[in-house]
Amino acid sequence: MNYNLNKLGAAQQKTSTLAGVKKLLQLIAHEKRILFFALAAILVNSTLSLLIPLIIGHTIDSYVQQKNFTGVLHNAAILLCMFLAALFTSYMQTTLMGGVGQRMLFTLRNSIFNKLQQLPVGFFNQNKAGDLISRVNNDTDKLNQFFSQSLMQFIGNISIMIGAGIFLLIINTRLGAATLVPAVLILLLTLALSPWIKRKNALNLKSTGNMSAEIQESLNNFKVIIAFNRRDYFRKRFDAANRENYRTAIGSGLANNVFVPVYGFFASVAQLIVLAFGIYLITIGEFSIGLLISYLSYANNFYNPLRQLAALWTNFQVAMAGWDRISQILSLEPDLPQLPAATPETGAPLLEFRNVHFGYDENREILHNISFKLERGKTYALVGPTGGGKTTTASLIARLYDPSKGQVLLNGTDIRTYSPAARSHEIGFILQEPFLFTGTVKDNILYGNNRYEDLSNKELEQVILDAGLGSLLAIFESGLDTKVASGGDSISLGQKQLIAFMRAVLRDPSLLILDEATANIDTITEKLLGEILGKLPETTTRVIIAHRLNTIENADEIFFVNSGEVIRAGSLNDAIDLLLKQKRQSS
Ligand SMILES: Nc1ncnc2c1ncn2[C@@H]1O[C@H](COP(=O)(O)OP(=O)(O)OP(=O)(O)O)[C@@H](O)[C@H]1O
Repeated sequence: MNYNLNKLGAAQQKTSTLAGVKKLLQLIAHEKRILFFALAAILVNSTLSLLIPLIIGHTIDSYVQQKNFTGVLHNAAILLCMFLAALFTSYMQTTLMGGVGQRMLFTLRNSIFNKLQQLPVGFFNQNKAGDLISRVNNDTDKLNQFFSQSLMQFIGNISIMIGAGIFLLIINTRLGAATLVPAVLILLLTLALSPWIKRKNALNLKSTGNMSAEIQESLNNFKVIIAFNRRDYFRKRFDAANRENYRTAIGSGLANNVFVPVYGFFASVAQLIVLAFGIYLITIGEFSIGLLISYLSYANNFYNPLRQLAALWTNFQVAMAGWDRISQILSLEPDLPQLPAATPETGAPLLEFRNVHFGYDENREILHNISFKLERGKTYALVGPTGGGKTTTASLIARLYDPSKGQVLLNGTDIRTYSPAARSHEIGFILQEPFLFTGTVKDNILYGNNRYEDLSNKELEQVILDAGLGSLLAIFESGLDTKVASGGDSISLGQKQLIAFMRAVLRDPSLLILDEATANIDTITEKLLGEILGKLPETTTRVIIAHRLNTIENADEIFFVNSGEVIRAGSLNDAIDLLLKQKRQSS
């Protein structure tokens, strides 16, 4: 399945946006009450802004021209109260919507992170972590900015505009119609340019994601970069990504600001129309000075929000470009579905591959029509040349991927009928490169293991001793409290493998897979691990992938994995013959 977010098909992107918008609305659906109050505050604010010019016009025509200063003071007091009320409603609306934006940001980040947790390994193979981080951090923030700052201003400005437009038409229809002509031109221009603005912003967000991916890759691999003196190479790559980001930022900045001067120009044209046409109407006795002053205020009330709408509209386009990228993740359906639970078959082998085919992408099949059975309590070894398909076979056993054709059965039933929790309880997988979390050895040993999580250090040490793992724990200076920093980088690779080994064994799985799990461990400790493996419960099945053939001496059965085929190799000597034959053929 294609999980590459940057290469999703157009149709998929379209449906994901639609589905995403619905989900976006769901995210703030429970805020109805607050949205209602914020909306009420903005509408009161807009109404006040609309009434103020009317009162000023009335003051000029009724009191100023008659030199009635008591009336002027009276209206000034009313205006002051209205200004205060406008201040209060504006404050209310900002505070309420700020909260809505932050809560939405919180929920959205959680939703994306939860979705990322559900996605299969294939997704992470196809997308760069840096780009995903940028989606979770940067793109969600664009939406937050829109919700907390722009949405209510958007609604407020539109309501002021509509009100001002109505006043303009009511006060004088001909003058009103003439004043509104530039607005129609602006509307048409906005509609024409919006897709271009959104596209420019999408390109900029994408290049920000790429830049973040570049930073993540070089930070993750800094040791290799320093060892191979490749700093210049990564500097150049970052420079290229940064340059692309700069280029797209200029493009989006230009697109985002294109409306501001254009709107300003049309607003000035509207003022000119009001002045020229209004003065003409005064000269023929159809208009008063007070009305013209009110009218100019209404024209301002109409065009000022329109000017602000230019900026808000681009905020909306930026937010929607970000939302497209977020909803691409939210709408992804993991391709590892769980089938309805089935009853395990008694007497069935622990695990079976039935005519399994698999490829990481559709164009290249890695495993071809593989069938084998793993019986309870036996030890199996997978040997074969580098890149032959051993890790891939083990990954399918642990259901990190599903076959493209065929079936994997656990206890006689399709492995897809097991919940992730039940499956990981049955199958323990020690990966080639174990990953540890920042914390202590204890945190890492108990990772994903609820059984012992409430035990004190002493009790856990006893459990470890009982499981025969005491000599492994003794290798760590401060025992369970040994610190693991920087995602495991503070300890050696061999020590990481030992922690991963203890972690897997303490989970007491029915099937334990060790993928090159002892490759970085000294021979004496490796022997110790062999003994521990030998003392596992009789029913535990072990699958060992190893290049060092001495580690698989005691295997009950050896499979030779090469060029997408898994064949029974017979004895260790037969496996060595097969390996030598394969080496001769490939050289
Ligand atoms: N994530 C992946 N995406 C695409 N192709 C992959 C991926 N992982 C492995 N492959 C390809 O699948 C093939 C089998 O790889 P696999 O890791 O299973 O081999 P292996 O026998 O375990 O090798 P090794 O002994 O080096 O660990 C290789 O050709 C490899 O290039």
